[in-house]
Amino acid sequence: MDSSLASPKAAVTITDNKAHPKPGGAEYEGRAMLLEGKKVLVTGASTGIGRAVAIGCAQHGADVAINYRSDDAGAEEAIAGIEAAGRKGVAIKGDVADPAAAGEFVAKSVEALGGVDVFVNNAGICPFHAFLDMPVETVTRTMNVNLLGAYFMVQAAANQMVAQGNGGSIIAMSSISALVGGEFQTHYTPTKAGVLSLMQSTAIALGKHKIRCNALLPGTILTEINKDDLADTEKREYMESRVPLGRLGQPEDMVGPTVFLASNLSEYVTGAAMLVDGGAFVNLQ
Ligand SMILES: NC(=O)C1=CN([C@@H]2O[C@H](COP(=O)(O)OP(=O)(O)OC[C@H]3O[C@@H](n4cnc5c(N)ncnc54)[C@H](OP(=O)(O)O)[C@@H]3O)[C@@H](O)[C@H]2O)C=CC1
Ligand SMILES: C[C@H](O)[C@@H]1OC(=O)[C@H](O)[C@@H]1O
Repeated sequence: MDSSLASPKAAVTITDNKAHPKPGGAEYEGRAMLLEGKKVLVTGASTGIGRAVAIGCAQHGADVAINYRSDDAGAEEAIAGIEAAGRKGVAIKGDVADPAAAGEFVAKSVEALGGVDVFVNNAGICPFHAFLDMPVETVTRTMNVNLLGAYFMVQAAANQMVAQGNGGSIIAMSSISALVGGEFQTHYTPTKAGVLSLMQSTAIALGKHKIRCNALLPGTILTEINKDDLADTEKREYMESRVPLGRLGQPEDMVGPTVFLASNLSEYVTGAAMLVDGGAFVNLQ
């Protein structure tokens, strides 16, 4: 395959993660503003995929509210990125595992931005651990953050969209791990399958309100969540070798697929699942 097809900048090789262009660079100038005037909410956006998506949506014309749990400095950087794109940004701190945080995030976002058009459920954790001696607290925390947190956040956002009466787009960050297992992720992969299933059922429940619900299934994206796991060079090289496009993902790789599902370009897409994994899932032999 011609490596230039993998990125908006022809000179960038697909094997060089550092050289992968970020939204906002010169190579993005002149593109259509697909989210002009939209109000986007993103959970777990103080770093990683959430932060890249929040800034990327702003660069496509959206005002953005972010949720995060603890990283104040990271949240500030996210807001700075949103504002650098000339859009309004607001950060609202809260633990998605607390069902009360959902209503609070949506209400404060509406207060700041004036409504919700797009909701990205992204917050998640993956504390790697072996199965046989998995601590109960690790299982319950992972389920509470990744799955129940998603449930109540999506419900709160959907109620706001229904009240507004203009439809909307809900996007959940599921994972390739919704489809395949992981030895040290027995508590995590069921949550990602659950989030995918949640989007399928909410697509049905909310279709009558013109609210679309879709799942993104990232492969391995280099973030804090897997920094320690991939510090093992042998494992990292093995994971890279599984990817037909020749590299692991960067958080910015999730921006285009998110913007597409958030925008009117995907107005007849609901209940769908999109792998964003460089081809890793289909790479059997
Ligand atoms: N990276 C990858 O390879 C893949 C990631 N995913 C999914 O993408 C999503 C984002 O992952 P990624 O960017 O890698 O992770 P990071 O660890 O880089 O970032 C996680 C974000 O979620 C926030 N967060 C964590 N727990 C909570 C909580 N209880 N309440 C509110 N916010 C919280 C963190 O905020 P703070 O730091 O402020 O606490 C942080 O902003 C997750 O759902 C993950 O499962 C899916 C497939 C692959
Ligand atoms: C945290 C992992 O590296 C990451 O999370 C996922 O959902 C992917 O499948 C990767 O395993």
